[in-house]
Amino acid sequence: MDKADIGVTGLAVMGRNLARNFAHHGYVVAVHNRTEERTNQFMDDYRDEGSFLPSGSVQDFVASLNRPRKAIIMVKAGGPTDAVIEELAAHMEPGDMIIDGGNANFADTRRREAALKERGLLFVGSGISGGEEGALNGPSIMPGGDAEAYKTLGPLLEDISAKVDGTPCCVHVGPDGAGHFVKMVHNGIEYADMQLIAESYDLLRQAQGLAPAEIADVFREWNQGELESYLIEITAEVLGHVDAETGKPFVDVVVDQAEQKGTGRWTVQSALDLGVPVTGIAEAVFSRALSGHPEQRAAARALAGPNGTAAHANLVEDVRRALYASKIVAYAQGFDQMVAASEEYGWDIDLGAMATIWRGGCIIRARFLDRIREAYDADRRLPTLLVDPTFAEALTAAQDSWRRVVATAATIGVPTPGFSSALAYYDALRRDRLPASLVQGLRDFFGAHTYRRVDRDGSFHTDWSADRSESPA
Ligand SMILES: NC(=O)C1=CN([C@@H]2O[C@H](COP(=O)(O)OP(=O)(O)OC[C@H]3O[C@@H](n4cnc5c(N)ncnc54)[C@H](OP(=O)(O)O)[C@@H]3O)[C@@H](O)[C@H]2O)C=CC1
Ligand SMILES: O=C(CO)[C@H](O)[C@H](O)COP(=O)(O)O
Repeated sequence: MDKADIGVTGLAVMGRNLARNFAHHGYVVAVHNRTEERTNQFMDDYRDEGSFLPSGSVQDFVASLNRPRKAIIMVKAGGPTDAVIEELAAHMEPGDMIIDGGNANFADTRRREAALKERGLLFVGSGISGGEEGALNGPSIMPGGDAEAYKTLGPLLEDISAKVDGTPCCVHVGPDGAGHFVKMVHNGIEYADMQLIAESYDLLRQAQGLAPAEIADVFREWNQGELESYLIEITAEVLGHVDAETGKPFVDVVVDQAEQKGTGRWTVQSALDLGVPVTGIAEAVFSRALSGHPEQRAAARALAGPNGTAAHANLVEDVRRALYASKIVAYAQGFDQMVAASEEYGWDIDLGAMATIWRGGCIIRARFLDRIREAYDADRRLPTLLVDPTFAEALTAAQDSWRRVVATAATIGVPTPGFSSALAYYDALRRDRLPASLVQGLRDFFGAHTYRRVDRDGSFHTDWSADRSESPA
């Protein structure tokens, strides 16, 4: 048989489905896994689906690839990825390509890209989203790295990616770590979106007294309108599911402690460094963290506060509108973070293109992303998505509902950090004057940190401990 067009090493959930996807598109695919049994199992299960070249060693795997070699790594992020890169690089030649499709930290990707460049190898850090089903039938792909590498690699990735209106959900994002950065923000938004969905469910159950199956129907209906998205669709599925063993709603037999692998946390860490307020993502990360402290929660259970239901007319429609408004805020913040990183690292990320490639294949795919794409098509330098006329109108329409939902939740003691922080962000952003002026005054008082004045240029300090005279700093 000919040599392979592309190779995949790491044949767990993502890698094996990606390899099959390439094969389904007519490519000859080299496959390898650290533990050879997994490669053998892969061949037993899928050999009839296409042309695969299995290898038991990294050396044979590399040797089975056509030049310039293209090897995709789909293994655990961190140390394992470094180990596999080192093994591959040892057998590769200048011009060959290593593609990391795992959820790597973008800082690692920048380091790896620079190191491999010195050895004449091209390194592509690529976000791949869509889980098991997406990897097999068409994921959203976010490749970064050298534009030259994309010329050779891009057509293959575009071929296997999801398509929306005939457009591939794959585009070259930018140099070095840009692809993994964008995937990280995608996951951060995924966290925020799921948190808002979870708060909506909680309110409908606690405040309105609806059963999970009834809430599933509400989500099914919501999925027909502006909230239409994969996450809303699968929320209806999960809420409607009944545990076969107990006959109880599935959500009632699952331990209420949300886990995380790290991409949401990385998003917030990066946002802190960049100075971008991604409050929706941060609240989602912290809500998962809070849920994971059962002893603290048990100790606090007897604390005072209402745990009641609410007489709230049209709560279901109010929650739908609050969810949409809060979702707009969460996405606006995520896009702001991409703008800041693009400037900081010189990536020149095309925001409209990011919205385009997230329309299909990935976990946050949604009708809504078409509107984001249109917003950036209309104005590439939009200061915030919130001021795009379509979104500004949606936020106006949601106003009263959004405020009623947050007020009701606070009154009856249902925590809605996502809804509340989104509304607070919205109100802060539109304020003429913020109390930050007082913060500046306090900083100058205790630490002579200086402040700027509204009426003239320069920095100033007031001599707080003496005659309170002001002098230029
Ligand atoms: N699962 C998902 O839905 C998604 C996952 N991702 C990312 O894709 C990547 C793959 O994910 P997934 O398929 O879930 O697999 P896992 O993250 O569970 O990783 C398992 C794979 O990593 C290999 N591996 C682990 N340690 C090493 C090592 N030191 N050297 C060589 N290989 C090693 C395993 O080999 P062995 O069989 O020998 O143990 C196995 O092939 C991850 O980075 C993940 O974050 C991205 C999007 C979605
Ligand atoms: O990358 C993904 C989808 O795009 C994964 O599903 C994501 O890593 C899940 O993250 P976590 O386990 O932290 O919730």
